[in-house]
Amino acid sequence: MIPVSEALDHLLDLVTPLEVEHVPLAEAAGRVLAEDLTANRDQPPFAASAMDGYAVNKAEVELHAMFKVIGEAAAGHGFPGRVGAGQAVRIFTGAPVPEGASFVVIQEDVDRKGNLITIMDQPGGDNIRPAGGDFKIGDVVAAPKRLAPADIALLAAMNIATVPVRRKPDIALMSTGDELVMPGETPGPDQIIASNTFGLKALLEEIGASVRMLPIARDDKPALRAAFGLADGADLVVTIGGASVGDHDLVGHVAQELGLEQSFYKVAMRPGKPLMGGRMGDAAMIGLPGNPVSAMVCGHVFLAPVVHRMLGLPIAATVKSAPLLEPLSDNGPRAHYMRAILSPEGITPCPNQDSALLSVLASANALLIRPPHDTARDAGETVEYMPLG
Ligand SMILES: Nc1nc2c(c(=O)[nH]1)N[C@H]1C(S)=C(S)[C@@H](COP(=O)(O)OP(=O)(O)OC[C@H]3O[C@@H](n4cnc5c(N)ncnc54)[C@H](O)[C@@H]3O)O[C@H]1N2
Ligand code: MOO
Repeated sequence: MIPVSEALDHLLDLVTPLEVEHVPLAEAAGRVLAEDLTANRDQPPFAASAMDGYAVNKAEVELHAMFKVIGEAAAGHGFPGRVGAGQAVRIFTGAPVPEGASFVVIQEDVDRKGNLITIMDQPGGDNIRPAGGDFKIGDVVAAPKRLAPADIALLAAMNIATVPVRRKPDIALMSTGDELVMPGETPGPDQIIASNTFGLKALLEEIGASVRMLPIARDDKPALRAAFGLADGADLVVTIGGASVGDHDLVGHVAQELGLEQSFYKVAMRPGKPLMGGRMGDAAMIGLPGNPVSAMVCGHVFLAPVVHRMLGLPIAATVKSAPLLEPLSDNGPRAHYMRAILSPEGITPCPNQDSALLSVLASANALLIRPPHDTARDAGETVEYMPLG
């Protein structure tokens, strides 16, 4: 058994950032920006009115001042002339502020009679957005960055129609086991429903991978060989189950027959001990334990950083700390990733830590991390955790 950090290093060594592809802006949300993008225009490109009102010279603005309205400036249609002394231009939000004007009096502060306006209330600010006030030529959106909706809007405003992003990692997910059927099918008396593939697909897609769910492989060598064949072309093949030491745990054997260069097998963690990793031809291979919570915890602890590496993102340390709300007895030789509830007051481990209990995992919002051989802890002591979701 190797420590978690060593296993993670091995897994990260199996992958590199994927190549860059160019996608239309409308398809770039959630993708990872691969190259810095630079604005080649100012926004706004001209001083623009922030309100509907009248554009005048700031020096002339005072209570009861009167102006003659000489024209109109609307968004998309500026006023071509110049605003002189005692003159105003009717202006609307988003319109270019005409030459000679340096202040927009909002229409609520004005009384208009024909072409004459009088300022009736003391105006506040100038209501002008300066040219380049949002961004200027040369401003950079720095890579790497997962593009959020606001980033997409910013890139659109910068007139960037095509975006360089990392290719999505192609991940083949394979559940193994005679006991498994797909959700919606009718299980036999000794069967259960495959859940891990669905949970892991959701987890991986949420962080930017493209996931292929392979058909469930039965617990025999021909079925497993056939399933590995279907994973052809994937960047990463993830198997679930069949990883332990039982007579029907054949994943490692078959993978090795097919050329797996195993970098490690078994990690000092709970749940997740029978984890394996290696390289199969051009693909990375990660064998997850079958217990549903083990597979999901390994998804958070190992698969997510591997996907981040393929997307060129920093491998962020998501470990935080919080006060413990209940005492804990000493820990064994494996790091324990305990399902836990984080609240504003602190963190409480869930009472039942059996690695088969998806209902407990679904009720948890954090994994409380206990190092190997951690001594007993009192309530109030600070412990580390990984947030979930
Ligand atoms: N003698 C020993 N037995 C076990 C050990 C050990 O060290 N010595 N390790 C235990 C630990 S820890 C784990 S974790 C499990 C992992 O076993 P496998 O990876 O071989 O998983 P399976 O035996 O195939 O399945 C375990 C469990 O999970 C269910 N399962 C499997 N795949 C799915 C799926 N896709 N969706 C839902 N549920 C799934 C399966 O039905 C079993 O109940 O081994 C311990 N044993
Ligand atoms: O490591 Mo197993 O994953 O403890 O249940």
